[in-house]
Amino acid sequence: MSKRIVMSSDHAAIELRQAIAAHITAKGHTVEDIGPTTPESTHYPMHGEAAARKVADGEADLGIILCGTGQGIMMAANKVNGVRCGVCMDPFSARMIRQHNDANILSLGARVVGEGLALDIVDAFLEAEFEGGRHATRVDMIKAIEG
Ligand SMILES: O=C[C@H](O)[C@H](O)[C@H](O)COP(=O)(O)O
Repeated sequence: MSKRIVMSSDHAAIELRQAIAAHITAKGHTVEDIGPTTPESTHYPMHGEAAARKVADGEADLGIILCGTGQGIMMAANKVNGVRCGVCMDPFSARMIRQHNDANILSLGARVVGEGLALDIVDAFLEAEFEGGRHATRVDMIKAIEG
């Protein structure tokens, strides 16, 4: 099913972000790529927050964010209420964070995974759906922790 995907990164992941945007656009998804587009050093928290707010506000169904490791931008995104973001380095984890954790943002490390693996991870994330049931109970417990 076609989804609205917001994307952002820091300077470490511009090329991979753009490759992923092209890949998922070709698959029929609508991509809002909020940059940055120039290679100057920048700061991942603001880019993670910007994408996370669009997901939390319902402007996007899902997000894909990137930095060098995927870790810092994930930490920033997870500070936004309503966001559940995980770093994935393999397709299995990417599928499971949708099916079990109802993750709404995927984070990737452009200095960790190559383009081929990254595209497989993205496909797994976008093709999976939340299973609900016992997992909904647990996700509700995560939501209850939010301030
Ligand atoms: O979690 C942080 C990310 O991996 C950043 O992409 C990284 O810290 C940026 O490092 P640098 O400023 O040395 O390019």
